[in-house]
Amino acid sequence: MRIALIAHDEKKPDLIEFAQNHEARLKQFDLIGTGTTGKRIMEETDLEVERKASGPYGGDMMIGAEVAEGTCEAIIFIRDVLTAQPHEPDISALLRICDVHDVPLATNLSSAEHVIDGLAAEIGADD
Ligand SMILES: O=C(CO)COP(=O)(O)O
Repeated sequence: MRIALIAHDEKKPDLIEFAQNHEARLKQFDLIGTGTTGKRIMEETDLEVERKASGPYGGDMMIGAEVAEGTCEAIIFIRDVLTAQPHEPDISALLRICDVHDVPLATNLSSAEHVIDGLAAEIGADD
């Protein structure tokens, strides 16, 4: 199963901590991510992440394209909703395409915990 990890700059430490806490389980998924998020996760964990472009340069849209094609089956996207993002239309498009295709999408850490629990149970991945 292929899942995407994305975080805005202010939230990257939270997503990295999440990835460290769930490293054993996340290893059992095919991981993709936006450019800087993917780079940081690979630097700070033993996880491999297929990096798309950075968010402001189209990374959200590249992941959205995978959702539309059916190759990305869940997204954990820890958003910073207190900071204006130059690529807000791309972010909205990504959230929308997840709803169009009924793809699980966690946009905060509490829901990310539930999504990873559900996905891990689905594929029988242990912590
Ligand atoms: O901006 C982002 C998502 O909208 C994240 O992009 P980066 O991971 O490249 O910082």
